[in-house]
Order: sequence, then structure tokens, then C-alpha cells
Amino acid sequence: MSNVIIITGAAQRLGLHCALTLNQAGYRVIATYRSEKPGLSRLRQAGIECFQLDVTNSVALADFIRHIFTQTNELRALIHNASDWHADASSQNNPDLDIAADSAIFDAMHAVHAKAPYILNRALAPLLAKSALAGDIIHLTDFVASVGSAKHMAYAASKAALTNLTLSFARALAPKVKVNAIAPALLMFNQHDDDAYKAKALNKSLLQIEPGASELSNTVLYLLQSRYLTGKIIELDGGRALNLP
Ligand SMILES: NC(=O)C1=CN([C@@H]2O[C@H](COP(=O)(O)OP(=O)(O)OC[C@H]3O[C@@H](n4cnc5c(N)ncnc54)[C@H](OP(=O)(O)O)[C@@H]3O)[C@@H](O)[C@H]2O)C=CC1
Ligand SMILES: Nc1nc2c(c(=O)[nH]1)N=C([C@H](O)[C@@H](O)CO)CN2
Repeated sequence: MSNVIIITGAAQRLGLHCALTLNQAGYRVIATYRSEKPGLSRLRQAGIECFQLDVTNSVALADFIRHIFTQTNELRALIHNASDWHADASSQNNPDLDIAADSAIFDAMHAVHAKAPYILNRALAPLLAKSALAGDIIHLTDFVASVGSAKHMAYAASKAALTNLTLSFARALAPKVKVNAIAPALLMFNQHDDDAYKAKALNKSLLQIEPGASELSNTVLYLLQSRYLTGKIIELDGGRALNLP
């Protein structure tokens, strides 16, 4: 039975915690990372294979796919965590609209959040289908995929694309592969977030907490043990959608 799980963007924060949690749960984790980060030493100390990969580089992606086929003939799960959280360019409402900047951000957001999962899912689906238990694909989307974002339009649109890919791949790969998305709102602040930002962000949800990385890792473990969830968007948002005026 396969216990190999791939997680992308696992050098820090939520992905790092999830990779370590899966390793401790007995899975053989293959963690991809874009740039060298302090967290990688923790992964390596745990015996986790760390593979340098910019998922927006098609040549590197093809090399990674070939590498996976040499490492295993089955996959238990593929977790698309890699992400860049770019705000839109400041050129909006500006007569000198910087189309180049808008184009670059739009392309970058869709490359990492939609194109890479599309390519990896299609290439690795045969290995996921061989898993004795149903294989799992998990997409990390975002609450804003369902409501939009005034300042992160390209980011939100790309996460909405990933949300829709969840539905398509669930239909295409059933019954041997389950495909679900986890749509967090605030799980973990960034180091640069100041107190005013944190207070405003906490206020957006009903539960008004920053739950931390374990909230995601526990949800991943739940999806892996489920036998009857596919095509679902698990909203980890503290009731934010109900926090209405
Ligand atoms: N933190 C939160 O509260 C929330 C998180 N999410 C989602 O959860 C997931 C994890 O969030 P979080 O841990 O905060 O994310 P981070 O932004 O802290 O980390 C994302 C990781 O993805 C990597 N990455 C970015 N672009 C690429 C690429 N082109 N190829 C390979 N790797 C790449 C980054 O590498 P590098 O270090 O080189 O930049 C980084 O290590 C993301 O998908 C995010 O959108 C959604 C809502 C809320
Ligand atoms: N790749 C990332 N995506 C997101 C992040 C992040 O740090 N990296 N953070 C958020 C925020 O938590 C936001 O939801 C509220 O501050 C969203 N996406």
C-alpha cells in the first residue's frame, strides 16, 4: 500500500507544519520548496525528501514528474500548498495604467495556483489511482475565492480557478481518487503584520482567533482518513462568511 505524499511549497509555515505532521503520522513525505529556508533543516532532520522546485517552471515541473515516477509506482496523496500572496499592482485608477505589471501579477498568480496543480494532477493521477486506499488530491484555496478581494484580485481569481479545478478533477478521477479543497481564511499571520492589521483581521470572523498551522494539518489528516468526501471545499474560516453587519 502506498504511503507516499507530495506537498508543494513546504519550506515554511503551513506547508512545513503539514509535512512534519504527515511524517510523524508515518507517511513518506516528498516536500517541494522554491527557495532555501530555515525550515528545510527540520524537514531534512526528520528524513523528509526535499526537492527544489519552482512549480511555475514547466521544464522543472517535467523533471519533477519524471523523478516521482522513478521513486514510486503509487502515490497516496498530492497536496498543492505552494502559493504567492501578491497584491494587485498599484496602477489601478491610474491613467498610466501599468499593463505590464498587471499582466505579470495575473500570470504569476495563475501559474502557481492553477496551472501547476492542473499539470501535476493530470501527470500524477495514474500513480494516485493505484493507491490501495483511494488516492487524495488536496488543493489549498482561500476564502476570498468565494467573495473576491478588492486588493488581491488576481490572487483571488487564481484561487477561484483552483476551486473549480477541484470540481473537475473530482468528477474526472472518481472513484479511485478523491479531490477536495481546503479554503482557509486567516490561519496564520505573517511576521510583518502589525497590531492594527491583526485586530482588523481577527474581527472579520465570528470566532476571532488565529488558529495556527495545526488547523490545516488536522484537516488534511481528516481528509486522508475520509472514505466519502470528494469535490468538497472545506472552509476553515472561523465563521467569517456569517459575520454579517
Ligand atoms: N496563512 C494563512 O492564513 C492563509 C493561507 N492560505 C493558503 O494556505 C497555503 C499556505 O499558506 P502559508 O503557509 O501562509 O503560505 P506562505 O506564503 O507562507 O508559503 C507559501 C510557500 O509556497 C512557496 N511558493 C511560492 N511560489 C512558489 C512557486 N512558484 N513554486 C514553488 N513554491 C512556491 C513559497 O516559497 P518561497 O519561500 O520561495 O517564497 C512558500 O514557501 C497557501 O496556499 C495560502 O494561499 C489561504 C488563506 C489564509
Ligand atoms: N501564500 C499565502 N497566501 C495567503 C497568506 C499568506 O501568508 N501566504 N495569508 C493570507 C492571510 O491570512 C489573509 O487570509 C488574512 O490576513 C491569505 N493568503
